[in-house]
Amino acid sequence: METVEYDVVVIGGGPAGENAAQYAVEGTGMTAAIVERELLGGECSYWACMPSKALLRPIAVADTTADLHGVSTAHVAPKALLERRDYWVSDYSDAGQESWAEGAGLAVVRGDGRIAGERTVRVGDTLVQARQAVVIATGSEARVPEMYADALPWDSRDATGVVEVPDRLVVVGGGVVACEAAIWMHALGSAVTLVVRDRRLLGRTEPFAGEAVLAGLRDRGIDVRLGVDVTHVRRESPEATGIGKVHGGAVTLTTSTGEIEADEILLSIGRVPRLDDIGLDSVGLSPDDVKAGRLPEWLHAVGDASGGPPLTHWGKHQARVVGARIAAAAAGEVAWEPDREAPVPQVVFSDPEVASVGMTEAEARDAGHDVVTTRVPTSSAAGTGLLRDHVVGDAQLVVDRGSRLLLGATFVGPEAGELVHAATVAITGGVPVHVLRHAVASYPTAAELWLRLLEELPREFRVPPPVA
Ligand SMILES: Cc1cc2nc3c(=O)[nH]c(=O)nc-3n(C[C@H](O)[C@H](O)[C@H](O)COP(=O)(O)OP(=O)(O)OC[C@H]3O[C@@H](n4cnc5c(N)ncnc54)[C@H](O)[C@@H]3O)c2cc1C
Ligand SMILES: NC(=O)c1ccc[n+]([C@@H]2O[C@H](COP(=O)([O-])OP(=O)(O)OC[C@H]3O[C@@H](n4cnc5c(N)ncnc54)[C@H](O)[C@@H]3O)[C@@H](O)[C@H]2O)c1
Repeated sequence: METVEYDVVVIGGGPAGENAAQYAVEGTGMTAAIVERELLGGECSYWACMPSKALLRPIAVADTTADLHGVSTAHVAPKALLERRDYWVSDYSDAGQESWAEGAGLAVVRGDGRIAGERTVRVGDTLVQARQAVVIATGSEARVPEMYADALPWDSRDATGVVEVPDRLVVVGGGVVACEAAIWMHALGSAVTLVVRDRRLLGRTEPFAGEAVLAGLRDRGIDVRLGVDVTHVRRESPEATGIGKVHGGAVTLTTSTGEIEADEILLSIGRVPRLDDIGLDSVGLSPDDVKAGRLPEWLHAVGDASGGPPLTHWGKHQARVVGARIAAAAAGEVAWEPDREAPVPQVVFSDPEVASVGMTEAEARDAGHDVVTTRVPTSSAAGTGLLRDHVVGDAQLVVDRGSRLLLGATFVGPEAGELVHAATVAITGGVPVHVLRHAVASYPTAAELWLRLLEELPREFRVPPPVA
C-alpha cells in the first residue's frame, strides 16, 4: 500500500470541500488534497444549484415579459433550454474545476475516500495521511423511503439532468426542490401534479410566502394537491435507464384521496447527510457524532455532510470558517470570529421568488422574543412596481421590541433574492432599525421597499430605545 502525506485532507470535492481546502492552506505554505469520487465541484455544480438555476432563469424572463407592457412575449424553447443547462454544467466535465484546483495549489486524489484511523484516509490502495486535519465534506443524497425504492423514482439529479420529458409527472414533496422543479418540468412540457403531505408549501418559510408560491404554481397550470399522503406506489417494469430518462413504465400512486397515474415520479422529500460509508467507525465515531459536532480536534465536517442547513452558500461559509481555524491552529493561533452567529439566508427561485433570512415570526416568538412585525405589499415601492405589470407578494421584517434589532426578514416577489441581502447585513452587523432608516436606497430601485417596511414600524422605533 502506498502512503502519501499532506497537511490537510478533505473527503469530498463539492463547494464546501473545495473552500475548506483552499482556506486551510492559502498563504500558509501548507499542502492539501481533495479526495473526490465523482466530479470535482460536487452536486451543486452538476446536478443541483447550477443546472436548476440555468433552467429557471429563461422561464422567469419569459414570465416577466408576458407581464410587461411594451415588450413582445418571449417563449421558452425546450431544446435550447436544455442546451443552456448543458452549457452551465460544462457538459458534465470537471476539467475546469481541476484547473482551478491546480491553480490554487490543491492536489486532487480520485476515488472513494474512507477514514481508516486517526488523520488517515484510505483511497483504494493509497493511504492519504493528514499532518494537521481531515475534513468531511461528503455532501448529502436524496431521501428515498423503502415504499418508493422498487419503483426507481426520479430524484433531483434526474430532474436537473432531464433528457426525456415525461408526459405526466407526479412530484412528491412541497419543499424547495418540488416548487422549483415543478416550474421547469412544466415549462419543458410535462403535465405536473404536485402531491404535498403538508397543508402548505415551503414549510420552513412564513406562511404568506408558501401561499404566494401555491397561487403562482396553480396559475401556470400545475395541479397542486395539499394534505395528501402517498400510501402505495406501483410501477410497470421499472428500469434503470440512466439519469434524466424515464425509469420504466407507468406509475400508479395510491394516495389518501385516490389513485394518480403518471409516467414518472420525482421524489423530493428532503436530503440526508452522506456519512454512512466513510469509515467513521474506524475512529469510534457515528454519523450522529458528526451531526452533533462531537469530533476530535483533527476532524471537521462542513457543508451538507455536517447536518446543517443544506445550502451551498452556507456550506461554503462553514468551510471558510473551518479552513481559517485549521490554518490558525497549525500556526499555534486562534482564528478571529465574530461573537454573533451568522444568520442563514435562502432564496427559492420559484414564481414568485421567495427570499428569507434569520427567524420567521413564529420562530422568534418560540425563542422568547417580544416581537414586532411589519409587512407591506412588494408592489408598494415605485422601484418594485416598475419591475413588472402585476407584482404579487409581500415583504416582512421581524424585529425585537427591546433591542430594536432585526431578527428575520422575508421577501416575496421580483428581486426578492437581491432584497434580502440588506437584511443579512443588518442582522450580521447588529444594526438597529432606527439606524437602518438612515441607509438610504436610491429612487426608484427595488431596495426602496426597505423604506416602506421601516416606515410601517411603530413611530418610537425611529429613535434609540430608552436607556433602562
Ligand atoms: C435540485 C437542487 C437545487 C439546489 N439549489 C440550490 C441553490 O440554488 N442554492 C443553494 O445554496 N443550494 C442549493 N442546493 C443545495 C446544494 O446543492 C447543497 O447544499 C450543496 O451542493 C452542498 O455542498 P457540499 O460541498 O456540502 O456537498 P456536495 O455538493 O454534495 O459535494 C459532495 C462531494 O463529495 C463527494 N463524495 C461523497 N462521498 C465521497 C467519498 N466517500 N469519497 C470521495 N468523494 C466523496 C461527492 O461525489 C460530491 O462531489 C440545491 C440542491 C438541490 C438538490
Ligand atoms: N434554491 C435553493 O436554495 C435550493 C433549491 C433546491 C434545494 N435546496 C436545498 O435542498 C434541500 C432538499 O430539498 P427538498 O425539497 O428535497 O427538501 P425540503 O426539506 O425543502 O422539503 C421536503 C418536503 O417533503 C415533505 N416530506 C418529507 N417527508 C415526506 C414523506 N415521507 N412523504 C411526503 N412528503 C414528505 C416535507 O413536508 C417538505 O414539504 C433543501 O432543504 C434545500 O436547502 C435549496
